[in-house]
This record gives sequence, structure tokens and C-alpha cells, in this order.
Amino acid sequence: MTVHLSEKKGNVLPDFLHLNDLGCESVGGKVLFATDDFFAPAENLLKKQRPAYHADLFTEFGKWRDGWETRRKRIPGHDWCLIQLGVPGTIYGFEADTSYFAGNCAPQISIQAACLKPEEVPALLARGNRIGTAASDEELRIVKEMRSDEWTSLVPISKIKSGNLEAARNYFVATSKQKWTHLRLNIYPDGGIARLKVYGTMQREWPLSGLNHLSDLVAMVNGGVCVGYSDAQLGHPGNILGPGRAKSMKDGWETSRSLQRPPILKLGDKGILLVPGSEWAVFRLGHSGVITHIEIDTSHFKGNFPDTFKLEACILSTEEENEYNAQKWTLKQGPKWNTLVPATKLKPHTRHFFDGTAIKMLDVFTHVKLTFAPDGGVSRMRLWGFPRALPDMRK
Ligand SMILES: NC(=O)NC(NC(N)=O)C(=O)[O-]
Repeated sequence: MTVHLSEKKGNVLPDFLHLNDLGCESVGGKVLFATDDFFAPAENLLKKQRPAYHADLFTEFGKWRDGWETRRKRIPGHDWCLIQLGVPGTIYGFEADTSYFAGNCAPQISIQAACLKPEEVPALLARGNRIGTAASDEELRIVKEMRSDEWTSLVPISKIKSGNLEAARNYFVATSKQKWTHLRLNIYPDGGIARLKVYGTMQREWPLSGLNHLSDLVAMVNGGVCVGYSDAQLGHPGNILGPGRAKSMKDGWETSRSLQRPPILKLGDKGILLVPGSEWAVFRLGHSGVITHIEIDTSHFKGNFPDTFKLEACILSTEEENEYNAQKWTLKQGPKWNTLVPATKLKPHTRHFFDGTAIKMLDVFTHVKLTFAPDGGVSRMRLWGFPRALPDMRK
């Protein structure tokens, strides 16, 4: 079942927005095929940054648009594209962002999904720069073999609206709990969409044989997810769980400048900064486990790295997580956090590593809380450890 949230009264944002964007180009999402890329290529749908607009910018094909925009159809049918998720997983919701598409926005969309094995995905012709083109007969022949008309419908044909800022974001809930690898985005009959965000989580299978291998328990590809945070103004904390190294500040978690930051910062006895302001984010591990090695990477944050960080952990059930989440983690009776790494200074543009000797508790946990002071940005957090079952009492 799907719900088009923009039809709901009120302006409540959907819960799924804190999940990872499984289709984003920064986690390896790719467009495999599009029926038409005439005005602007479908690859723009998967860009991480917010859509841009340049009033005076025209290409030889028309007005430059930061999104996917097809020709006005003069033949029957509709346009569609195939997206390979960067991280296959369970999808909880979509955001179709139509920013700056006014007068040329696709009026309706639908989204279908499939879970395909690598051998079921034909090698499509290289996409390259597709502006000014439509799919070739050869490409159409190849995609027909994928029988993508028969995929599972996650969003039925639904109207979308164009507008500015929040009004341009069309949200859809997806309730299927299956794992998906590919999406087919249909627009009816043609037009443009700026971005498609695919909110979900990876469901990794943890084979028993792997239990003694170190895994990054919080990595997005292993099912880690951010479940709450104090500030995501300049970059979402979920970014720091992304695959590989961050390419720029854009791939990290960056808070706004803290309003509580005092003009003169004080050092405590141990050289640790004493500041009233701090920023925090809570993450659910992909599997409960014992964290034995930690990396906090401030790469690319040179004039805006946090002065100090600390890392804590706890065990939470799904119900407890939902309750704290519903209260935005502000309940006085919050989780009992255990210190893994106490307040520790950070350096600019540096990977900081901590092994078992620096980690205060080698117990099984389900959630961690990264706090930094007073504000700033971090590009990656890696929490290597061993997946372990929870103690019986908490199962
Ligand atoms: N001004 C426009 O945006 N026109 C057309 N689109 C582009 N990108 O030029 C169109 O009508 O679809």
C-alpha cells in the first residue's frame, strides 16, 4: 500500500526522511536507461545536492534544468527510466522533488521495483552524456528483455505537484518489506522531475560463519542508520555511514554554527574544551555487536572540524527506539548511555583511529551516540566489531 502524503492535511514530515537514500549517486546509485533525456539527463535525479536554477542558462536543446526532463511527447506512451540502487534494501518511502520545474513538471508518476540478480541485468549501452537524445532502438530492445512492465508497484500512478522549496517535495510511503535492487520511475506522459530520493535501509544477512570477522557494524551497507540528531543543517548525519571515503564536505555530517558557542572557549584540566554547546546523532547498528575498532574521520573539514568528540553506546529495543524517536530523543528519562570513547580532541582533515585499548567497554550494544562540541563536521564514522546476539534478557 502507498500513501501520497501531500494529499494529507497539515505539514507533518514523514518519519522515513531520517533513513538512508539508497539511490543517491554518492552511494553508487546509477541510471541504466531512460526513454528520453532530451532537455536534461536522468542522472540528475540521483544527485546529492539540492536542485539549482540559473535563470539565463540555455543549452543548444533548451533551458538548462537540474533534473530529468524529457521532450513534449507527440506520440502515444510515457517516459520512464531504470535506476540501479547503490545499496539494495528495504524501501520505506520516496521523495519526488520538482524544484524549479514549473510549467514543465511531469504531472503524474508511478514507481515499480524489482530484486534482480546480476545476471538478470543486461549490460545496457554506455550512457555517457545523453542530453539532446532519446533511447536507441537497440537499448529499447535490451530493456524489453527485463520485462520491467511486470515489476512490483510501490507507488501507483499518482499526481505530483510543482512549487518551490518544501512545496516541491512529494512524499510517498512504501509499505513492502522486501529487498529491492532496481526501480523503474514512470512519468506520465512526459516532463521533468528534479530529484528522486529513495529512503530505506539495507537488510544484510549475517551468516553465522561471519560472526568472527570484523565488520563495520554501523556502515550503511551493513544496515546501519541514523535514527535521531540535533542538527543536519549543512549535511545529514546518515552521510557518515556511506560507502568508501567521503569525496568532499558534501558527503559528511555538518551542523550549522552553534548559537551557544561562547566568544572565548575555555580549556579544562585535561586540555578538553569546555563548551556549553554540543551536537549529537544516534545511530542504530546493522546488527547488535561488540565494537573493537573505531574511526572518526574529519577529512575535508579543515576550518570547521569539531574541537572534541565522545562516543557512547546502549541497548535499545525497537519499541524503545520508536518511543525516543517520537519524542525527538528529548525525554528526560533517556537511554542509559555507556561511554565507549570519552571526550577526545579532534584534528582537521584527519582520520582518527581508536583500538580496543582506547575503548572503555567491550560489551554488546545496539545503538551508539556520537556527540561533538561545539559544532562542525565529520565525514565518516566506522565502528568495526563482531556481530553478537543480545543478552537473553533483552532479546
Ligand atoms: N522553458 C522551458 O523550460 N521549456 C521546455 N523545457 C526546457 N528545458 O527548455 C519545455 O517546454 O518543456
